[in-house]
Amino acid sequence: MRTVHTLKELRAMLRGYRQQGKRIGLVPTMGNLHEGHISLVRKAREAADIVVTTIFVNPMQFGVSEDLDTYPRTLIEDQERLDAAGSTLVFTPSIEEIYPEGLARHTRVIVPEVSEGHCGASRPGHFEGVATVVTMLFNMVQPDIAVFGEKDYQQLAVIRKLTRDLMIPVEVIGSPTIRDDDGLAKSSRNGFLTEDERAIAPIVYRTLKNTAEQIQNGRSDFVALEQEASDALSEAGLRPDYFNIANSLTLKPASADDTELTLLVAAFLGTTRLIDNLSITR
Ligand SMILES: Nc1ncnc2c1ncn2[C@@H]1O[C@H](COP(=O)(O)OP(=O)(O)OP(=O)(O)O)[C@@H](O)[C@H]1O
Ligand SMILES: CC(C)(CO)[C@@H](O)C(=O)[O-]
Ligand code: BAL
Repeated sequence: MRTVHTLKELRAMLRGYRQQGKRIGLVPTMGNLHEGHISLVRKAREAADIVVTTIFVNPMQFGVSEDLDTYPRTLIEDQERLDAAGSTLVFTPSIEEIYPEGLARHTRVIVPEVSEGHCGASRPGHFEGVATVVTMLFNMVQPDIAVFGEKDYQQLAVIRKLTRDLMIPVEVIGSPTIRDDDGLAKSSRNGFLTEDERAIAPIVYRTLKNTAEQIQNGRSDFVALEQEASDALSEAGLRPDYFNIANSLTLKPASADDTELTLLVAAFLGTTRLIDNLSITR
């Protein structure tokens, strides 16, 4: 497995693979890799001959008071895990390589509607940053397929829409959320949790499942259900950012006759912001 830092090196490597007729898969990440990321690499391996994993902590998607500076950076361990999982190439550019004229002067990609609400409401500019860097990664790697986790459900919806709207010839593949045995979705930010917080954290997924069960049992008073779920999280010691029941496709608030629903949650545990979601058909 090779690691490259510049677009020039990346393009030189990819040119060779393309000439050999290889199918190229892309797995964008911010590093500090865990089994969730590795599952994306494995999925990409199934659908492509060559897997390019990118590791870039993208400053454009972080708000001013967010954890850009403390975001865990573990390149050596990440390289070992990627090699073992069958990644062919790691692209880990510097900030200057991606934003040579600085963030303020860089062209941005804005994805309307699905970017609004949920994390889009709590993290202004976040999805603009994600959409911009993912569009650039698509242009830099020009993959046949790209794999993203369903754990970041709204992000996946944003990426599907920008790919369609900008007619980018990439097949976007969603991959299921990998969890610890107690249900907590794996996330790089779980490493920030204290032992006590880690013991409480599974309540997030339990609350999603409990709410989903009540919907499956016939409840459609979604606003009340959202409030009850938020209260359950607060009682357990979290600070809910949102608990929303949405139409799975539009991500707008669910109406009583919607059949495909997604429950989305974000909550702070101490200073760590956890997100998760659960989709159901009724
Ligand atoms: N538990 C998981 N299962 C499946 N995919 C995941 C999981 N966690 C992250 N991913 C996916 O991995 C890709 C890279 O995500 P990222 O590097 O932000 O990891 P993360 O663990 O979600 O970190 P963060 O703590 O920043 O949310 C995204 O497509 C994301 O959806
Ligand atoms: C898709 C992504 C790599 C873009 O920076 C990031 O948002 C992430 O890790 O989910
Ligand atoms: N996994 C989403 C990246 C972020 O929180 O910025």
